[in-house]
Amino acid sequence: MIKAVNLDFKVKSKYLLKSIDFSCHASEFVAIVGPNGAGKSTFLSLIANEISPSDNEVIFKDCVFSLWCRTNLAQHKAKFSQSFSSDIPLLVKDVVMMGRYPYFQNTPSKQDIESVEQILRYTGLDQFSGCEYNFLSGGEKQRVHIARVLVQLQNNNKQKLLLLDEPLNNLDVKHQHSVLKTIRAFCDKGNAAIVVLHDLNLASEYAQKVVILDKGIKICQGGVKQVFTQEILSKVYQMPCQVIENPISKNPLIIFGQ
Ligand SMILES: Nc1ncnc2c1ncn2[C@@H]1O[C@H](COP(=O)(O)OP(=O)(O)OP(=O)(O)O)[C@@H](O)[C@H]1O
Repeated sequence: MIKAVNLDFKVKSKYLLKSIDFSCHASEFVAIVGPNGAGKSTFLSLIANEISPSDNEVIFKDCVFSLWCRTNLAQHKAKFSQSFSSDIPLLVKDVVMMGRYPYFQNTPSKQDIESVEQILRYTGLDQFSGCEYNFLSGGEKQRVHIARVLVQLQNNNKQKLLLLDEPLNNLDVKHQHSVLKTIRAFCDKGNAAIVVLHDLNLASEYAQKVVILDKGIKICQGGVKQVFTQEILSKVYQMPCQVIENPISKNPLIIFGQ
């Protein structure tokens, strides 16, 4: 679905990302992990077409980004980034409606309004629909933006791509799992998600593929059992760790500081 070969990104003469090969296929949930400053957000911005690589191009659905029509592209891929504050007193349903901007000119259609109502119910946010966005808690705001990107991709297109940069910030345990299950359900319908995560144990439970970045370089990519090893993680995070088998899921369970 999305492919990049030998991708570089530099600012002035400094490489923030160097020689990254990456691919993500339909139905895959890919976690991007690595220490602070590794280049995860920069990488996500590159494959979201927010910034352009210094060399080579990202190919999304067999076509380079530069050849996509912007409105059409917005109906095939959506990116979640952190919540914002607004000087205008927007309601929650108005913020979620922003996800429908690629679908209407001036006035939302009946279908846009229904899509927003449906996604608010699906994400358990219907109780906040008429509330002022600025008064929500950090975690609630975060969930509103997840609803916004989901509603952006509510259409009949196949193989859609969701990009999420640290979507679990500010969320309690229940909502962390709820968001990850929602992303997984999205992928199970033949779509794909690329998600920057700091919690390696949650990545281990939900992702099919993991990419580890460090200092702008891809250290490894593969299934969770392949990449979540004591040797790789203790070196990348510069912390001693143990990797054991989660007794319930059988996936790697990582314990740092041991
Ligand atoms: N526009 C820029 N100009 C110069 N340096 C930048 C720019 N954007 C990012 N960087 C640097 O690139 C590096 C990678 O940043 P990035 O935000 O991608 O890291 P990250 O892995 O997402 O980190 P974190 O886990 O802390 O969010 C950092 O050292 C950052 O300071």
